[in-house]
Amino acid sequence: MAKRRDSFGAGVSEEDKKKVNKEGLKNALRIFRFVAPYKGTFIIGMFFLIFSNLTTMTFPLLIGEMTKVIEGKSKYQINEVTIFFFGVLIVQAVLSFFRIYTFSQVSEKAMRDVRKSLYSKIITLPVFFFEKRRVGELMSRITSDVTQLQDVLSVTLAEFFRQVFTLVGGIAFISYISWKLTLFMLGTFPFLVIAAMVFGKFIRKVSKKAQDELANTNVVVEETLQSINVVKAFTNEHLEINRYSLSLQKVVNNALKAATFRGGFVSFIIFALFGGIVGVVWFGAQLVASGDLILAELLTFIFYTAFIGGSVGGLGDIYAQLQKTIGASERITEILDEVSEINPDKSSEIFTPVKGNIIYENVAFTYPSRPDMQILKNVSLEVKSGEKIALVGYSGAGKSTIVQLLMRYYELNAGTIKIDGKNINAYDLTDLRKNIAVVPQEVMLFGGTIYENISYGKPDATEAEVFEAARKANALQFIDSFPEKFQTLVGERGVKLSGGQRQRIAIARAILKNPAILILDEATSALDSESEKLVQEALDGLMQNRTTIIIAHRLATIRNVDTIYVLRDGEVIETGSHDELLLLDDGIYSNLVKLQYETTSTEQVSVNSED
Ligand SMILES: Nc1ncnc2c1ncn2[C@@H]1O[C@H](COP(=O)(O)OP(=O)(O)OP(=O)(O)O)[C@@H](O)[C@H]1O
Repeated sequence: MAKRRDSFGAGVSEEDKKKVNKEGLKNALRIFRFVAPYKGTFIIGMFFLIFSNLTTMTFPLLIGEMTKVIEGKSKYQINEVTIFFFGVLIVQAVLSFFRIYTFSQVSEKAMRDVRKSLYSKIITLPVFFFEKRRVGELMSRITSDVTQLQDVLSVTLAEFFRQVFTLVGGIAFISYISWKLTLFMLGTFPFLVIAAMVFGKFIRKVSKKAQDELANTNVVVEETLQSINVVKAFTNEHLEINRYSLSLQKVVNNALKAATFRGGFVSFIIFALFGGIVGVVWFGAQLVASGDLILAELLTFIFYTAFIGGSVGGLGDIYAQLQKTIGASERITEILDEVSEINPDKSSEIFTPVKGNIIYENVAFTYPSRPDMQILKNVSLEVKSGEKIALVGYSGAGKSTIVQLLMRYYELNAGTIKIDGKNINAYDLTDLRKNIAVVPQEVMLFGGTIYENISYGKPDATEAEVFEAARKANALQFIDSFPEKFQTLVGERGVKLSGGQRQRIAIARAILKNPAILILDEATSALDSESEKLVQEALDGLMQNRTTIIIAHRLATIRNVDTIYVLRDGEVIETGSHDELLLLDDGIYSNLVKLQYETTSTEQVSVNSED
């Protein structure tokens, strides 16, 4: 797995190629199971393909027949042959149309299924998977890798059969016309094939490098566009333009190098191919002179030879396509083989609400991506149903990790977490997560309307429920101030909401979800006091009668919680209510409180800034 990630964007290593050869075909064939439901259409397409190839193969024969007519050696009239020729053309045109249409039907539908399976798989994989992969990489699996497969189904496969058909059929025909000339013609072949293979391999290597360079330029664009505000704040536009130009220049250099070889190769092939044909004509002319062959046969022979030459060239391309396809299908099946944390095909409708008694017993945890660093050590804590606790501590102490474990984003190394006395691992994962709502630090809004964003908390909510949730979250006021109200578009292409407004949307989502357990990750950045008041009021409403875990950054907001757990380096070092903890001499909590109030008496400062 890690190996694949290392090789991403860094070109196909020799080791990868070996793998492609050994298991690749098997993998590529596995992808064909997506074609299985459409095999009827596929077989019909194959018929169209075979018959349209057959009609193409008659062209040289018909040209030969026309020449015979001209030479006076045919039993047909020129008009008869011409009409027949047109007939064949019409049949060919109709067959080609249906071939393309049926193959497209199969490939479009099969690729829709591949994409759907991939997306369903990706979205149901555990959080850990996403730490190993970059979003861009997953995007390219679902877009370009699938497109590569689609090309194979819609074009390459048809081409492959056409070329093989032309090659085999063509050689059979010309051997029938004149075996002597055929042997002469085939004599030039090995030379051409070896040259094409050697050149081809080299060209692929150089082109691959050009492609990798292009991928690097995309990284520059992606990075700068994502952090456009930083670029502008540092007025580094010119620096970035230069960086991009440099990167582009490398692409050009590599592409031109590849083009030199490609150009050389094409000139060589043209020379060799036409040289071969001239040779065939020369030898054929002697056969005609000696009476072994008639002119019409020579013409047919030459046409077939050109067909055969074209198909040999085409097969080289197809081989390169096949290699790419094997790579793409390997990367796709690799993801499809991962184990989902929930069944993507089953949307669980059964929901068992919990009461919300939470107990952590001696929990120890290390992130799988950083096995050498223990994040939580022996953490024990308890929240009774309906109670509120706060986790306090410097940045990096492990507060967020504690709640992520409750959601079962990761497996514990030791200890247990129980809800209502039952180990969280014993719950159905969907059921467990349905019982928990999170109001995150940074609220992420999806592109869409405010209404859609709120109803994300309960997709089947009625309009009245959504409005009521917005009202309880103190969000109605600002929503009503927009001309389009609930239908206002937000997210990347819509209205940009302020931090406080986004938080209220998140609160409304949680209100709609209405779970027994609430996780509140306080925003680190302080809101203005008006916004703060509205958000706090909404939160107070939301917290009522729910087991709440607050990841606290501003201590003023947690005075009234039942228990405060102070964490340092993944350990709970102080436990108690606000008043109890203040009494501790030289306690961390009391120091933090002092620090916050010393820093400013009016402003609230994030604990996190004190790392
Ligand atoms: N996905 C992850 N993979 C590896 N290490 C992680 C991951 N998430 C967090 N960590 C590390 O775990 C430690 C605890 O992080 P955590 O986010 O739980 O701290 P926190 O107390 O919530 O901090 P903050 O208040 O800044 O959010 C940190 O050292 C952090 O670097």
